[in-house]
Amino acid sequence: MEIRQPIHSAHAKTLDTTGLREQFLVESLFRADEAVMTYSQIDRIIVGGVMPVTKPVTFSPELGKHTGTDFFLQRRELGLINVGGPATVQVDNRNFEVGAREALYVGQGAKVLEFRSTDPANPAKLYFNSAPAHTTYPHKKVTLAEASPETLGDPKTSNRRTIYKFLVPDVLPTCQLLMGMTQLQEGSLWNTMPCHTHDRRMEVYFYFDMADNGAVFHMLGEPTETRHIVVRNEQAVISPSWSIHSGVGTQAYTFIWGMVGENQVFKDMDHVPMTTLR
Ligand SMILES: O=C(O)C(=O)C[C@H](O)C(=O)CO
Ligand SMILES: [Zn+2]
Repeated sequence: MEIRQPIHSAHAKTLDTTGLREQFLVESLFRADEAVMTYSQIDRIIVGGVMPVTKPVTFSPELGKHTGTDFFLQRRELGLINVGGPATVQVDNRNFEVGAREALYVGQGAKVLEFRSTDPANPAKLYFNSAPAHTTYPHKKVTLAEASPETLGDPKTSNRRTIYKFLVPDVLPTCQLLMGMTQLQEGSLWNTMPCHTHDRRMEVYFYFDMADNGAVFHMLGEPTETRHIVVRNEQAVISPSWSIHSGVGTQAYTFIWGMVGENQVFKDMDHVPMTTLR
């Protein structure tokens, strides 16, 4: 498991391209038959991907050495969204069928976690976020139809997009984790512009649905000290609470956002006036 330390905004603004990428970009999330994880000490979120191809992938009890617990989810909750082919996810003695663009919430305390692809030729890609948890809420699959959708933006400003809120209080209870997926309409390129920060929550963006030669220029930094990172298909960016998180692509794309921190109020954002940005 790769560890990322927290970062102060004053340090971040001194970084060059390599430094920004080392601090904020998660370059690789899917490797065949493996669980790949990055542990950010910002609110202790774990960002990962599981891609079972030739055999099931299991979260072994040894993962607990990274969290100082007997097993991985002893004091954590986990949410995943499938961006690949259909999967079966075993959680203790239950099996959940998780299709493309469906989510699964796994509550604190689940000991057995095993992931299988239905078709090795079309493997599942299970992108997940996990956060410290204080109590157990029921495991639950959430379909796209159950996610609470909101369409925002305008083709005139190239930011028409639909936000599917999978793991939010209107859909199910979680301790702190919020997750959803934002899909840009064809011809729209901008996400989250006008932009915002939320000092009370950190966020992770995972970009996908992109051509191999496509790119998203992800904007980060304090509103008056913006920087960018060039993000490729199926890469993620860690966004500290003090940072904006916005992007513009070379074509339409989709991204998954996950948030943890002080509250679960999606609209709790500090909106940044366009004229403030530097
Ligand atoms: O398209 C958007 O706007 C978003 O998806 C915004 C994110 O969900 C977000 O930043 C929530 O705080
Ligand atoms: Zn945000």
